[in-house]
Amino acid sequence: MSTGSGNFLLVPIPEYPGLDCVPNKNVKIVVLGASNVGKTALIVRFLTKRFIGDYEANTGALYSRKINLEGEQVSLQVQDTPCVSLQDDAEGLYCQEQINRSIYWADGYVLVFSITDMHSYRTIQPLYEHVRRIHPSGNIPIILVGNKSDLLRARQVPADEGQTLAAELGGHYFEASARENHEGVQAAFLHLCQEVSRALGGVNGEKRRGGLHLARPKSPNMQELKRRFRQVLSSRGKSTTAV
Ligand SMILES: Nc1nc2c(ncn2[C@@H]2O[C@H](COP(=O)(O)OP(=O)(O)OP(=O)(O)O)[C@@H](O)[C@H]2O)c(=O)[nH]1
Repeated sequence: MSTGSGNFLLVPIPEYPGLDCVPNKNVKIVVLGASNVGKTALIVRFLTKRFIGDYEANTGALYSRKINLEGEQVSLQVQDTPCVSLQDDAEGLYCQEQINRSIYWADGYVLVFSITDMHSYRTIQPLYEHVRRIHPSGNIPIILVGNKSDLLRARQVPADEGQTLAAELGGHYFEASARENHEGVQAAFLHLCQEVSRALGGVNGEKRRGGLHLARPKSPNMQELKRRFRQVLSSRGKSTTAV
């Protein structure tokens, strides 16, 4: 097994060079799931439109891109992770510390199982609960991806089970094939990016409202108070003159 983020031997995905210059929004997503479900394949498909049969078992590469979302340029970071697995009692998860850090860091979550592997599907609920423990409050943008949809004959997880689980977790369900279809993978990732982007604030969202370029509007109430004060003073002056 190789180490570090340079472990991705077959499809090097260069970092986007000018990323530091992208000002307003930074969308951070992490891809999580059991072993061999196609986490790396999905990321590579999304970022390069390519599928390459075999990948180094990864220890957590981080990829950066600039993408256009609803007409707005945002910087996207995608964190690949080592696999998680169920504990013997099937209640908890074996989850490396590195994965916990990624969960803490991210704003959006791609939970992946393989439709040909019921065991990988069963890790999803405990995995989601694990994410919830790390982010106990607020909305968690997630999507659930049933990968390997090209292997229909080997299907172990019916599509409606995926849909039901996604609804329970408050996310959308996508069936995808990293091997055969770029569009499905792209639709799934972009959906999540949009969810995260909205959660971070739209084009006129938090970061821009707080930006340096906007002049702080004067309070209309203060203006009104000053105007009335001047009015009162001048009318007093007039009445004094009249007397
Ligand atoms: N048929 C088919 N095979 C796929 C698909 N996606 C990935 N694979 C294959 O499944 C295997 C595992 O893919 P990876 O992307 O390494 O899976 P992973 O979840 O990152 O695996 P770990 O590194 O063990 O966590 C590889 O042999 C891939 O070629 C798919 O959509 N269809």
